[in-house]
Amino acid sequence: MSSPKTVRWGILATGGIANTFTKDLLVDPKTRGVSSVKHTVVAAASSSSKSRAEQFLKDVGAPSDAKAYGSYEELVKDPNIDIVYVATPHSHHYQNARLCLEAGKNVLCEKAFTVNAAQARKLAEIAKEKDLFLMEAVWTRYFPLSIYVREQITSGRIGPVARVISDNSMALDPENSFADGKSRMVNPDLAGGALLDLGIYALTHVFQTLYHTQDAKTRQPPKLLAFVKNYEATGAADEHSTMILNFPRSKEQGGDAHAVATTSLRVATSPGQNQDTPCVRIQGPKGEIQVFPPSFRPTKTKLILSDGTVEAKDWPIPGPEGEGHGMFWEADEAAEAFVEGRKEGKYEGLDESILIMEVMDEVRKQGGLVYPEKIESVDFPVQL
Ligand SMILES: NC(=O)C1=CN([C@@H]2O[C@H](COP(=O)(O)OP(=O)(O)OC[C@H]3O[C@@H](n4cnc5c(N)ncnc54)[C@H](OP(=O)(O)O)[C@@H]3O)[C@@H](O)[C@H]2O)C=CC1
Ligand SMILES: O=C1OC[C@@H](O)[C@H](O)[C@H]1O
Repeated sequence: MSSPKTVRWGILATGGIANTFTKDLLVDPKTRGVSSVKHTVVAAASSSSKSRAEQFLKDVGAPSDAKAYGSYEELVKDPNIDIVYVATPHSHHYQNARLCLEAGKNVLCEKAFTVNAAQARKLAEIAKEKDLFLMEAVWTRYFPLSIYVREQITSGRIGPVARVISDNSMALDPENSFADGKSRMVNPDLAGGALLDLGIYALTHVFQTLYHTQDAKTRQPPKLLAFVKNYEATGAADEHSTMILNFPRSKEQGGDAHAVATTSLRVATSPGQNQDTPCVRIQGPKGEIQVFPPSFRPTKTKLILSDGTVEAKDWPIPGPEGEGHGMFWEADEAAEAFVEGRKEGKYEGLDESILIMEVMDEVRKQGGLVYPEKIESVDFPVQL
């Protein structure tokens, strides 16, 4: 067996998820049975100050020689970085990922990939031109639980999937939690609202079951009907969005399949501590697969077949002393792709990320959700 290749990460931004992701990166891959790659953190950058980046590196337990930068521009020039993880708000993904790509860096960019499909297409175009790896960090797709769900579908366990009902909603009490309107959850300038932050997961479960599982050569984009309720306090951010999708399929594939994807930051999928209501139901003529909340970090499934079979499974997140959060699986995939010379993630390629952005563009169009023009642009000046 060959020894694991070490992949060197740079972390762009030092907020909440950058901290969680970087701690996960530093969990020994052997604890989850991965022997092909190892991760190290060689640098982090904060747009606020170098000292913030220094503190971040201390907090996450990065190697003592990891470099701290006070600007993203300095980070992307560091020759020792193999992949940059972009962890800024949605509004900034395009400009930050573009900065990395223009500087010749491979990129793993947080969800939602960009503000709109035009920006996603442009990033994919630059990555292709420069022969770089680019992947949207939809971590849930890389969970062993998600691999299992997709395998149950492709092996025909429940028959051709006829319908998927998928919700990712959290009762966040926005007027109190985000009273000043500045939080990225509700701030239009940061592309706030439920759709891009939480709705992306409702759509992830729909797409990974009804689209990704189909033959890549023949699958068709879905038709969409959507409604949006905007959050009154800040306007151009949704408090909930509801989507009905029709996935065209041939008669041999079971004919058209339907999905309902819902998201809210006002009401919860499963109120209180109750996790007994499935957040995803994948239904076929021979039975259904249920996934239990939270939709973004699920750890329980139930397969219920019409013949009375019930298979309930737990999917604990590995890692010593409960350290693991589950973000390491997407990091492993990015690192393996880098080592193998692949340019996209294997469970969600760029075409699919772009298609999901197109669906969310259409949701906003039908629902009347218009973000500020300045964050919809593809013309951000890149200064290296
Ligand atoms: N996969 C997952 O489970 C999760 C993913 N996310 C995604 O991660 C991204 C970041 O979310 P999160 O970490 O919660 O956000 P935070 O607000 O905690 O952090 C965002 C960081 O981005 C940097 N930043 C750069 N420009 C701005 C700006 N104009 N306003 C605010 N921050 C800015 C800041 O870092 P600095 O000052 O160092 O430059 C800031 O700390 C989002 O895309 C979100 O959807 C979030 C939570 C969970
Ligand atoms: O990706 C996410 O998952 C967890 C949520 O709490 C968070 O708002 C979102 O960004």
